[in-house]
Amino acid sequence: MTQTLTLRRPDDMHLHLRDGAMLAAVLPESARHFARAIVMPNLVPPVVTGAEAAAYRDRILAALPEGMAFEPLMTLYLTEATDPADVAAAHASGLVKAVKLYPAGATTNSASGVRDFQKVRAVLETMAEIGLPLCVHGEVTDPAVDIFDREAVFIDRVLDPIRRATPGLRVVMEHITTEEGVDYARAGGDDLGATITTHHLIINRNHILAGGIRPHYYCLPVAKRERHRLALRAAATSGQARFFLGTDSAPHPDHLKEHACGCAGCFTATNTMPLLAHVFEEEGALDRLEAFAALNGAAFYRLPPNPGTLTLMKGDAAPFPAKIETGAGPVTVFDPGFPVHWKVLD
Ligand SMILES: NC(=O)N[C@@H](CC(=O)O)C(=O)O
Ligand SMILES: [Zn+2]
Ligand SMILES: [Zn+2]
Repeated sequence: MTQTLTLRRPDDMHLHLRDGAMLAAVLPESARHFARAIVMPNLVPPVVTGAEAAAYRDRILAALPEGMAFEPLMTLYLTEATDPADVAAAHASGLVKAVKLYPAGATTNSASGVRDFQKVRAVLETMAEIGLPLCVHGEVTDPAVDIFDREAVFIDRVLDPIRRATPGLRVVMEHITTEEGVDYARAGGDDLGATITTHHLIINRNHILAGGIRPHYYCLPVAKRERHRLALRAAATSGQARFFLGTDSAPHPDHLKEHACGCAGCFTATNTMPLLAHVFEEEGALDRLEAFAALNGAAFYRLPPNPGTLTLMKGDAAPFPAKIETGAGPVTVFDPGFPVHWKVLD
């Protein structure tokens, strides 16, 4: 039996497009299904200034294949030296939609991130005044804190104090992975949003470690216990405006994932929409997929929903490529470990 589902064209509110050969290879994978994406600034070196964001945006648009439409929503990488006036100008011109906070050392390419939060107070105050959202990688970097607790501890030690000290600051808790994250987001007001990835709706920590170590399931924040995955599923499928899709699709070439010290990141741009249809169907919430993937994120960023639509069809198992080729080496596409019967119609 076939079934179809049509929704507004979705947006990916947390995406790593990288640069150069990798950008050229992964951009079409997102542009095929998504109209817009919040593009992460953790390049090497990072995208810190408005001028750097403008140049990166031009490189993205230059890499877009003929005939494809895609709008990159640019972000700035917050450093202790970020100039509030530059941030305000980049926002006023319409170029920049968010500023990204990486605690120094928390994740891939975060060495230039923030160590001393006092040093970014002036930027945060400017952002609160102008309504520019702060996207937060919410993990503490204290080596004494267990990696599975780093998100929950970050909420108590860092996020909540920042929000209390900066009334009006709009915050997106990026890629939440815990029940504590879900609860904190739910309790916040309209100034608080939270992105949820595709893979955290599908895997728990056993998928990474049971029966052999699976580097392609390793990402940050690391997947947690099953009860956390279930809390994320409940949040994503709730339809609540607070929760929206940010795939965190984060390509790394296979030789750096399958490595003695493998990189963090799951590449999900290629098959996110079929996987989400599968998950939402399992949860009896197919009618809420549009809110999660196409409406709630746009509303948080004060953007109109996309005019176009995307249609998914359920039928025979629809395989997707195991890898995509890139000029930087092959990149493995996230494997959910079950057959997927949904596909996106062209
Ligand atoms: N999520 C990841 O595991 N990796 C991201 C960085 C990030 O979003 O933390 C990357 O850039 O590779
Ligand atoms: Zn992150
Ligand atoms: Zn990310």
